[in-house]
Amino acid sequence: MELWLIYGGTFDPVHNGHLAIARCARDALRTTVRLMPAADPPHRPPPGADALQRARMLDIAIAGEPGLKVDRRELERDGRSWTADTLRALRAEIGAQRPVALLVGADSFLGLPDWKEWRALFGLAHFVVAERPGSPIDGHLRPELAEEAAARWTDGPSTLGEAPAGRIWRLRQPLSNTSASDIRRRMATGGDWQACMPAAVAAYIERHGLYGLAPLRSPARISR
Ligand SMILES: Nc1ncnc2c1ncn2[C@@H]1O[C@H](COP(=O)(O)OP(=O)(O)OP(=O)(O)O)[C@@H](O)[C@H]1O
Ligand SMILES: O=C(O)c1ccc[n+]([C@@H]2O[C@H](COP(=O)([O-])O)[C@@H](O)[C@H]2O)c1
Repeated sequence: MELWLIYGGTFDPVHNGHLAIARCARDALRTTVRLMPAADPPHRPPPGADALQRARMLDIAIAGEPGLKVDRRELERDGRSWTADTLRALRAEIGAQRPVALLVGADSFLGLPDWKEWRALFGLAHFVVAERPGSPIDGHLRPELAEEAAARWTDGPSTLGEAPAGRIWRLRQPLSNTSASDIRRRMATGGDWQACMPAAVAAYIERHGLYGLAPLRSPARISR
């Protein structure tokens, strides 16, 4: 059965690092990657852009690109975007047998023991863990995670399609240093940030004056 691959994130804003791992996972696992913006991320300060804007930036970033989709399921329900709740709702929709995997960066995976009902997540989905600079995995998992993960690592991506959940596969992709917090910092300090994302996403941010930037005026208004 085809693997259902979800890539959750705050995407505040989406950047080239996100797109690189989404593309790499799509190609390695030969399945559609569903980029799923968190409506109300429970574990971090409120995002700089609202949920609809973050989803819209994702639409723009992946427009016309095969094998990438935006999944708005966390925007369509009330309350905080706990991953355990999202995966249970997904299971109710697609059943217990379909292989499901969650794509996360290494920093997210290292923090997994802080997630709500984190051990239960292995009964709901596989994990695909993308390497990320500054977040080494080997020898850096907290003991409870290292123990829970020990028998779950798999070498072959194809094995993810052979079980509904519970395995962990490491995606080794070209590393990218890009982070949304660095982009927001550059915006606040007048640094260069546009090259960190598709030009159409940067144009959306400028047009709407997101992240405290002054909205760009249209040429017609400027000439008046
Ligand atoms: N450059 C990157 N390389 C690998 N994984 C990444 C990269 N950027 C983000 N991720 C992963 O993508 C997921 C969503 O990330 P998120 O939207 O929080 O972006 P971020 O750049 O980490 O943002 P912030 O700096 O605001 O925390 C997380 O699992 C994160 O680990
Ligand atoms: O459910 C949780 O407890 C939980 C805690 C931390 C992160 N997550 C999810 O992990 C994904 C990446 O989070 P972030 O903060 O790096 O964008 C996103 O889908 C979050 O909702 C989920």
